[in-house]
Amino acid sequence: MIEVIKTCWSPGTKGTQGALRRQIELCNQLGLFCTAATTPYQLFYYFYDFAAYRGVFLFNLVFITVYLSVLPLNHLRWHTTASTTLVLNSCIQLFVVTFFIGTGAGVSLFYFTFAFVIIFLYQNLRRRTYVALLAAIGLLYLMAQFLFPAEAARTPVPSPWLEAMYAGSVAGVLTLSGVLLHLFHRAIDRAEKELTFNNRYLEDLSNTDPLTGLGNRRALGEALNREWARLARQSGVLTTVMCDVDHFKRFNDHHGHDGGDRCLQQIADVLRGMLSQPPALAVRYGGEEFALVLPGTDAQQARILCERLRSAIERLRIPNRGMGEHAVVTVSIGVASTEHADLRPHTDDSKRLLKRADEALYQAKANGRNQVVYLSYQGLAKQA
Ligand SMILES: Nc1nc2c(ncn2[C@@H]2O[C@H](COP(=O)(O)OP(=O)(O)OP(=O)(O)O)[C@@H](O)[C@H]2O)c(=O)[nH]1
Repeated sequence: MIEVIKTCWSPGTKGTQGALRRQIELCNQLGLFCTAATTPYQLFYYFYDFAAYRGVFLFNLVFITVYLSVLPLNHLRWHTTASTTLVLNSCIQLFVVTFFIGTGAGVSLFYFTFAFVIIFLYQNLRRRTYVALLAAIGLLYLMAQFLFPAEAARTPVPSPWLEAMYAGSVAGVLTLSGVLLHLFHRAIDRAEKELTFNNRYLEDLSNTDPLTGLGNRRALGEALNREWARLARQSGVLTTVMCDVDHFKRFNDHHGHDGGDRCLQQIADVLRGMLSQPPALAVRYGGEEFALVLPGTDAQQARILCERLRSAIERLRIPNRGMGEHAVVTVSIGVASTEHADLRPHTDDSKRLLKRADEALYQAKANGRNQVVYLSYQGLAKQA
């Protein structure tokens, strides 16, 4: 049943999405709503005294036809024409109906509110144009009130029908006000969602290395500070790792910068594959250097993990012809860990832990590359 009702306001929505779809649906719904709202008045004019109300009845027939014409107009994808037709039709109807039956039945207030709601159909108007349109509709309403007071009506409506019509108009105004409120809410909701989405997108962008898709130095800083603060609060262990591609300059010289970029991407894929679970984090530290943050990973586990990492990269067998016919790309890795119990408040910080991993990396390079060297936060170097 609901599906059948929905098809009534579906003309023109096929193939459209999002804001445009909602805009077309609303336009169709308003056309149908105004037709339905005018119908009881038409029944009254017809059955009560057709001879007296023939003028307003016939005009209303034209207005109803025009309201319904928004369905084919939207179907033809003339969406702006459909919206404009609705606004103009309701404004003219406001004037004509008030001319015939006066302001007592409250119809001018109804069409005034209606025109207000329709303005929402124009999504891309400038603020000044919105204000001008609203002011024009307001002025029209005041003019109708002034020109056609109840006592000057051409074909006045007798009591108690006048009161019934007034109640109908008020019900219509309340319904339209509900629609207006709903539209406001939806617009605010949409703006909020867009803002949240854009903020998240910008934050992701500012934390991501564009070449490899890994985190960047900013993401590393944030993760390190967070994990360090956690370690200072509660028992646990934290490991940082620095990983540097060996003889990458020779690789670049021989395979070109683009080849170098592809090599870095392949290495990043290995890191990503091995550290898929947060809070472990792999970032591109800069150039051909990567860094890892491994919360909850102790020295022993870190050494095993880094050895697997080193050997996985070697097993990629990316040729480094700059270093000889059969040479392949390798990495040197420096590891440093610390525990909650070893921290000295006020003197230690996360940067020192990273520096310690860098010292371990330096030793791995000095010892001949393609190896893992571990340094405890305060202790001596050990080879894995
Ligand atoms: N393709 C590419 N190369 C880069 C990028 N960033 C830095 N490099 C290159 O990485 C190379 C780093 O060279 P070095 O710092 O001398 O180190 P290395 O040749 O790897 O020698 P060791 O680290 O001592 O083994 C330089 O040639 C840089 O141009 C990048 O984003 N893409």
